[in-house]
Amino acid sequence: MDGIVVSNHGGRQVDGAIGSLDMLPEVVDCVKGPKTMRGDGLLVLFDGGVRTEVDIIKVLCLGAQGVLMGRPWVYSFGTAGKEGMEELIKGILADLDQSMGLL
Ligand SMILES: Cc1cc2nc3c(=O)[nH]c(=O)nc-3n(C[C@H](O)[C@H](O)[C@H](O)COP(=O)(O)O)c2cc1C
Repeated sequence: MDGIVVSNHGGRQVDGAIGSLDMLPEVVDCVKGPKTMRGDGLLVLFDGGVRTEVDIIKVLCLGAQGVLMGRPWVYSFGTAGKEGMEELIKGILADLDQSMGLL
């Protein structure tokens, strides 16, 4: 196994399920993370409710090496197609760059 995804599948199926973010630090502790993306350790990815660059930063600070997004790109694609998805990614990367600079 190369890695795991900490996910509650978007919280869409079981009301009251534990939030992915609430479990992340414990999972990272259990797998002895964090490791680097290129390292040989277990990669920890995260999803569930990631919407902004600040969400991404929080997830990385809590020990994941990367984030995944579900609904945002579906919404972007549904409203504006390929260009909408490109705008979403460009916007998040620009916001991430700015917020990392501010930090
Ligand atoms: C329309 C839709 C269908 C999904 N289907 C599945 C599925 O079949 N199996 C699964 O494990 N997760 C499924 N997911 C959950 C995603 O894999 C992912 O964990 C979730 O969307 C991430 O949260 P976010 O949408 O808040 O970014 C689905 C999500 C959406 C929006």
